[in-house]
Amino acid sequence: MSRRDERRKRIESSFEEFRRAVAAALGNASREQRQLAAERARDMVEVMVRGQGIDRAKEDPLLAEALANPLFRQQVAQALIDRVAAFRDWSEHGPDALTGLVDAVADGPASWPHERWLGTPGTADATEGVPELWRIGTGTVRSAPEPQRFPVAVPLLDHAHLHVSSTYESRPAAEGLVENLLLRLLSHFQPGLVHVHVWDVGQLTGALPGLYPLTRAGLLTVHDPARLHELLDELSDHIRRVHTGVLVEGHQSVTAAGGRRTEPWRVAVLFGNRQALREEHQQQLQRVARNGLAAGIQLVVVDIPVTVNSPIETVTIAADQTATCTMTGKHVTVALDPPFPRALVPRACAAIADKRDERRNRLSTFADLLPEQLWREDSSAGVVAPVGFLEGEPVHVALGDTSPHALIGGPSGSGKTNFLYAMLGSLAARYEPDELELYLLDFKEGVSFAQFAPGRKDPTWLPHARLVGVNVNTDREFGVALLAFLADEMRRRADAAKRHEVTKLEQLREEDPLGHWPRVVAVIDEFQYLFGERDQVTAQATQLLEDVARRGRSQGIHLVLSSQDVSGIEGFWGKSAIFEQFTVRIALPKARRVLAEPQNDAAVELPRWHAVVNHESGVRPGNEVARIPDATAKGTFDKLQAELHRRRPPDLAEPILFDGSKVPALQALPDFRALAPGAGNPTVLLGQVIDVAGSAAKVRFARTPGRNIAVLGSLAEDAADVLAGAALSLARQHEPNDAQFTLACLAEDAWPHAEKLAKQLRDAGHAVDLLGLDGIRTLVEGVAGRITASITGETGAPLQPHYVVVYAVDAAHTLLEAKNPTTRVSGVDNLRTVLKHGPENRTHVLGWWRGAQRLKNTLSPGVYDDIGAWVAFDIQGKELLSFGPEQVMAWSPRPRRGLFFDRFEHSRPQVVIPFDTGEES
Ligand SMILES: Nc1ncnc2c1ncn2[C@@H]1O[C@H](COP(=O)(O)OP(=O)(O)OP(=O)(O)O)[C@@H](O)[C@H]1O
Repeated sequence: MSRRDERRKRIESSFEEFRRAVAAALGNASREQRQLAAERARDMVEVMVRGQGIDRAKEDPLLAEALANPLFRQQVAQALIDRVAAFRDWSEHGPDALTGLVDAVADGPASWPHERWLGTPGTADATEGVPELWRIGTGTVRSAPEPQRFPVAVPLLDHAHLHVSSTYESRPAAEGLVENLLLRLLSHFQPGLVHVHVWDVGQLTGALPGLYPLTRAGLLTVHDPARLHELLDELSDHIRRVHTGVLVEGHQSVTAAGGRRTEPWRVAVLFGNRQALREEHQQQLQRVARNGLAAGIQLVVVDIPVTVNSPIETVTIAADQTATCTMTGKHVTVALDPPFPRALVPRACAAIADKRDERRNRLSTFADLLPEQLWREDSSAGVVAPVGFLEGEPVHVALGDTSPHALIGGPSGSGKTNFLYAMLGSLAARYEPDELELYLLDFKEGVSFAQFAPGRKDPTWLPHARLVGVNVNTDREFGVALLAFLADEMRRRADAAKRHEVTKLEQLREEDPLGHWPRVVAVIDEFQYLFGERDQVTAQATQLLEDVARRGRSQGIHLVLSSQDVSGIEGFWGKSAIFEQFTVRIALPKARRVLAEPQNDAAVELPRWHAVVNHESGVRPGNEVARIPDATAKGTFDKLQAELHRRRPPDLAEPILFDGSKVPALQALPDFRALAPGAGNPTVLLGQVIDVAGSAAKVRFARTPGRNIAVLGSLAEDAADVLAGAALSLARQHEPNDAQFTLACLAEDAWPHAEKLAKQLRDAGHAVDLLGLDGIRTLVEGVAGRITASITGETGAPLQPHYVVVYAVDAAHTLLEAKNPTTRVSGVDNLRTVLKHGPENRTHVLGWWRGAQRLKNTLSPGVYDDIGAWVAFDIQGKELLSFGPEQVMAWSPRPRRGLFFDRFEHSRPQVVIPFDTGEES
């Protein structure tokens, strides 16, 4: 080997060595680098897997390959273990809990498979509650380790609107979803409770063809694609009507407190094409969405971009037919239920339509007005009850803060009384007497309200009735008394509200839950009588009516006035302050002026036994026509009353009955029964005043001047009844022999009365002197003498109470005018002494004079103070002016009614009815 070769070899080998060394060095570095890279990759994989979830990561095509690499086995395994742990709670309980939940709040057709109900019309009337959720399909949680399935349901009706978005490919699925939901709704409730409106931007017919049989029963309305505004207008009108009519303030929706619907639900389905609606439609839709739920309007909007400011549930259906919804969130995939079988759907709808027609054609009766269970409703916010039916559906009357008072009109025989019976029965069946009190006044000649009070033939009475007034047509004062009572009650409530720092009855009831604050409904039939004359009564009634009508609303006091006489109403059209409060108008056939004429003439064409019920002061859009069932026939109201009477609380008092044709019995009067000896100055009862409590006209016999009583009038009977009532009430306040009674009868026709009274007083244990014309002179001389002796102090002891009852005082005038030859004092002088000084000495005269002038003749000229109280019968008002205030001028006498005035107590006179003092026992 040459040296050159050798050198080359050496060089080469040293290069080799170098290469090896370099290679060795390089190899180390790259191993380290590979290791580092592998670690880094595992970290990154972990971050990615944890970040998007192992389930998604495995489905991700980019990651899937990497995850298969054994290098990452441990990370994948750990992620899977962690996922199972994380989902354990959900996997063990979640799907079952959801299934249970849906079962609980969505029973029946709301969630069951269609085999169990499709084709059978529903029976639910919403009183037992409304399903909160409605099934749309089956859900799975995509990321869960084992894909468990659970039902998915969405809130509808009163809770939320529904918005469905689909793609071109999934639009049929959207339509299937909507149809299924509608069938669930329609089949759950009794036919008629759900009305469907369909609008499809693209087609007049075609959307939801399976539901078409519903059209003939009026349960489905298909709207013209070009006329969306008409549908939206209709819905807006409906919302407005419901708000003014049925939603008495505080009711959250169109359900009465017992849950029964007062309005059907209206489901409006709008199919769009993914393009925005015109601006004005969009705005109108937003308004309907905002206010619709409470008025029973449910929107189902498909493929229309909307933003609404109210609860709305969204279902989004992807092109691959899977869906997500806001109810379950983005992690749940919903497989929508397939559409119900094509053939069954129209058949089911036909069955619903038939059932609906059957209901509609059924002649609804009084019994149909009544709730299934009596006395379940709460009147805090108002009272509402059906009064009749329109095509089988109930039509309601509501009285509350927003519709406070009702006006009913219709000519004679048109059925007003029957309407009142229907309304009162329907109300009384729903609200217990603690929730609703009735004051019932009937000015009609006849006794149509007598039914409500206990009678001889029918001893039952309506437990809600606190007052029943019949035959009051001549006693218009009774109407005033009722209004005054209501005004007082209104003030009492306002005071209580003020104390609790609230303004309305509803709030007062909340603040004072134990208080007795029922709604008060006062009915005045033929109320025009009340305003029939230009007199004091009309003036008072007008003023009180205005007060109650204006301020009663917030205190839960409601007036229902009915009239056959148009003039009775016409007289008030000018008084807008009163009549604008009567927002509820009820017009029976041919009623005039009750509705807002001339625009609203609906009553003209009304068939027999129908009524227009209008909660909007009678303007046309508020009209609801109802057929009113017969509520006065035997077996209707009377039967209900018997049942309510049976259920009445045991301590409930009978209603006060004011019957203008009856004479009040003294012995039965609470004011008389309450009298007893030894209670201070005696009280004299002169008759019954016309008030709500049926109280007595009272005069107190204090020992002060003027405490004598005069009765003025030509008829012995009237006068004798007043004197007898007075004497017997005095007798009741004295022990036997404690007081002295002297009866002087100076007119022939009064003798039977005087003798009867004498006997009654003796029967009560009292000493009675009964004398005639021949004894009068001695009597007055004797009494005057005793009184004078007492005044001058000749007799030490105070005198015993002495009541001198004189029938026809004026008959003795000539006789008494003669003077005593020795003393030169006349009998008239003596009588004047008795009248003047008697009361201070416990001697009181109760006398009957047969005319005002005759009374004046007895008294000292121009000085009438000694008669402090009087009752006048057939004496014209102007003749009484000397004895009372100028209001007496208005008095026009009528049979068996007296005008009573007590100078000490009254600012104005009162009308009294003399008592029947009964037979002598
Ligand atoms: N809805 C109805 N269905 C059947 N019969 C009815 C109905 N409404 C009223 N009637 C009958 O018609 C008659 C007159 O009715 P109602 O007494 O209620 O009328 P009204 O307007 O009060 O008349 P009036 O003022 O003359 O008393 C009664 O015999 C009543 O039974």
